[in-house]
Amino acid sequence: MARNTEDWEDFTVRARPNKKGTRPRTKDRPAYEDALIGRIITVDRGRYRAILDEDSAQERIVIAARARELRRNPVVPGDFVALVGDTSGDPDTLARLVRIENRSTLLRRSADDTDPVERVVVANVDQLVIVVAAANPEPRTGFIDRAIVAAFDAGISPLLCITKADVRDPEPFLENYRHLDIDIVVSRTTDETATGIDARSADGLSARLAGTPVEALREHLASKVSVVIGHSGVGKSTLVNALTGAQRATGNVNAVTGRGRHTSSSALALRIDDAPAGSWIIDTPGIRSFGLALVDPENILNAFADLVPVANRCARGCTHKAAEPKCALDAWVASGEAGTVGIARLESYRRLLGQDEETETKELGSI
Ligand SMILES: Nc1nc2c(ncn2[C@@H]2O[C@H](COP(=O)(O)OP(=O)(O)OP(=O)(O)O)[C@@H](O)[C@H]2O)c(=O)[nH]1
Ligand SMILES: [Zn+2]
Repeated sequence: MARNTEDWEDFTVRARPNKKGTRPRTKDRPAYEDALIGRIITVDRGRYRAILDEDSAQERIVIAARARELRRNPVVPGDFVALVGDTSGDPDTLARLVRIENRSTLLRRSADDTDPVERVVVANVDQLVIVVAAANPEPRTGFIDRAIVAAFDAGISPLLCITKADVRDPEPFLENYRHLDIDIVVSRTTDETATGIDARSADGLSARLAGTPVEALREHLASKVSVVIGHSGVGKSTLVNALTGAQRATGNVNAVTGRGRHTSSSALALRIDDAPAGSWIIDTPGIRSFGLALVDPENILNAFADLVPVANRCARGCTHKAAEPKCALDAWVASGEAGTVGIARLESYRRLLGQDEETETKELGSI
């Protein structure tokens, strides 16, 4: 029997997201054929800012409210969403966000290692930029390792960025990561007379960053969507400003919030200056670490790529924890093959496995 239009309307209103996925089946949403697809750049108190017709003359920012049928599905920066209603972007207009498009990646975290509640951080990012300072604040392998695990689990490439190399030589610390297949950028300030990039940090203090590392970073970010995380004070906003400052200064749509400083706790996507279309960086205030309650233990090991070949020598079912009597990782250390770096890497790995909870708590407590 053919449905009449009224039935369709009714069916659409009652449509519930498919349990198997966040996206309703195609036949449940014929009413949204005219929807426009936009990229979410920030979320603030139930209002979603999306960029529409990106990189065209019609490019505009649209503010949207979520439709009820999205239920509690989180919408995050980086998401592509379907918008209906008033999508003009004119002042005081509000579009309706009716659908989240399929995501290529989803970066999630739990608040801590035992909390199974998932928090979605960002969607569709290609790269996770982990920012730590060489000193002030002290760099911590725990933070980096957790971030690498979270990235690995989400299918996102990690990139390590060490700042403040002018304060302390980061190479001894970087020993832990130099042998891995992970890109590393070392940033520093330069003196007043040298060529550098003036980048005012959020606290108003100005750091003149050496140009070469910033340019190297810009190249790593080209044509990708990256998300940047780091503790307070590491120089994250100084770097982000160096990469996106011109866009803000020229009043381009990247100055989306209309605020001098991005004070909300929500992540914010910014377009990178002097980079190809589609190069975005998502700044994440407030994300200081990643609980790993949602991560498969197998993926914790996989994120320690240097330990995988050794762990492959273990008997089937070995958990690789310190209590395992015959873990090949212990033999590797005992034989001297691991070296000091190997010992540190095994300790880092086992900390994340939850072996040494007291140390882990101390470490988390001090960040
Ligand atoms: N010596 C030195 N100082 C730097 C460098 N990068 C940033 N700073 C300074 O470090 C301080 C903190 O930088 P921010 O960019 O505000 O740090 P943040 O990580 O964004 O910190 P929050 O805003 O608290 O999240 C500022 O005074 C910067 O000028 C660097 O490479 N070397
Ligand atoms: Zn083992």
